[in-house]
Amino acid sequence: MIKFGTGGWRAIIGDGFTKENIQKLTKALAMKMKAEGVEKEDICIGYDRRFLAKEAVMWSCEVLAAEGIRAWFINRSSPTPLIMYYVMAHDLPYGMMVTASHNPAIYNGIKVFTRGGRDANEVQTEEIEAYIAKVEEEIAAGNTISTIPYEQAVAEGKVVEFNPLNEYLDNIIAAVDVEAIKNKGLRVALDPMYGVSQTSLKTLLSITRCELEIIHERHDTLFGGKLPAPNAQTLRSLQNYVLDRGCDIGVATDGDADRIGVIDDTGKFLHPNDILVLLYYYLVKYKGWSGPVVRNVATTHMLDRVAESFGQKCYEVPVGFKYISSKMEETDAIIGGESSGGLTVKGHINGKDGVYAAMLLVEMIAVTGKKISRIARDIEEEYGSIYMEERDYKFTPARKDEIQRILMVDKALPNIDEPVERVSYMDGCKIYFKNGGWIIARFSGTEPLLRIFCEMPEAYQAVRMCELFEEFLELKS
Ligand SMILES: O=P(O)(O)OC[C@H]1O[C@H](O)[C@H](O)[C@@H](O)[C@@H]1O
Repeated sequence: MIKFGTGGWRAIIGDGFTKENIQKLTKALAMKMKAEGVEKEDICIGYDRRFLAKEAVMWSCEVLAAEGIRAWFINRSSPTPLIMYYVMAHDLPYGMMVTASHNPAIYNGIKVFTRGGRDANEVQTEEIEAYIAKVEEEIAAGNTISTIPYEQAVAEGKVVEFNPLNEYLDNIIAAVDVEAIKNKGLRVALDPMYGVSQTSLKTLLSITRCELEIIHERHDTLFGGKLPAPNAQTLRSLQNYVLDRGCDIGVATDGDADRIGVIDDTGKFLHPNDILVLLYYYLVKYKGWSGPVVRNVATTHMLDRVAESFGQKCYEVPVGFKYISSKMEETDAIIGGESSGGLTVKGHINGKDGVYAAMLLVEMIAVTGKKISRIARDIEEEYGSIYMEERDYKFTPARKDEIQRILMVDKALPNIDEPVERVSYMDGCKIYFKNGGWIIARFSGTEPLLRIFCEMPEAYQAVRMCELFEEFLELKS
């Protein structure tokens, strides 16, 4: 069964991610485009460096060609934000990206983008799922999905191979203060995690005259045996590199380059929460921007504190960048992001972009003339600190139902000695404490995991609160 989650459809290669399912999903999208009368407006498709990603795009193109929908096929492995940018800039009704983002190497998947280069929202993905059900009925009735062989489709102009990378890069160059960066001779270490950011970031960092050191650059569909998700564990080599070479910053991007991970000048891993706080602070305090900020339910409330000090609001949305970008639009927010490592800034694309975020951080170092660790200390001195504990748990299907019932149906809570302000069920179960802390338990929409995140004034309080939930839900990490 093809089911869309927080960030598109993802499945294990050879299990759910098969030629048949890719064709079904494409046919369903083609039916949706026809029903909406946008089939003559074309579609843009890209892929990342995962196993079978390019082939998957070609299989999609064969279906689209047979449906009479022209596909603009970015025929080089590319960052997801490039496809989002192209869909937005050329006002296309849809875009598709073959990627499983930060998932393990055995996964692949498809993200669908709608007009404006936005992640397809739930209404859209439910519609695609409904069309998939229709396609399956037709197949069950003995019909097959029509295709035109790839080479023929290209020869007939039904598929156009192209590479709009320069256009995307020029857009970023126009948005960042290139001159300020050029004069600083910054030293940057880059870890694309075997994924797709190396060409874009290498170009941007060279144009801005940064000294560049790159690791994990080659194409490895197994991602060096690691998860292509930038976190404290996966960025150990980058950390050593930054320290050894005395870099100003170490930047890592996930498999499809929409998420960012950062190592500061002291070799410290910066949590995506810290990156968001730093950039919001920078945009307002140093660039003179003004406006609210948007975060998801599992992202630091330090943003609320900083926003309040600027006389602004911080808006909360469920997990999923589609919610972030639509709230940003609604509230005219200047930055929005998630603790999972995705962010975007007003005026850029309507989705997260690790490449752009990296350049903005490099700009921040150049414009402020301060090291990242120094700016982080300034923020801590002004706003204090809070601690976030994050835990993930595997579960059996039966346990999932049980946990879902306890939290979301019975709405039971453990015995908590911390005074509670309110409980929200916007996405999973989130308890807000009177001391400003909070805890959330929610099922991931991208991996078979239950996530528990807790933020408290002190680390021991967050750890204790997570343990309380573990006992209550009988979880084993
Ligand atoms: O916690 P999850 O549901 O797995 O989501 C974690 C992240 O996954 C993907 O990257 C989505 O694009 C993000 O919007 C989301 O924050």
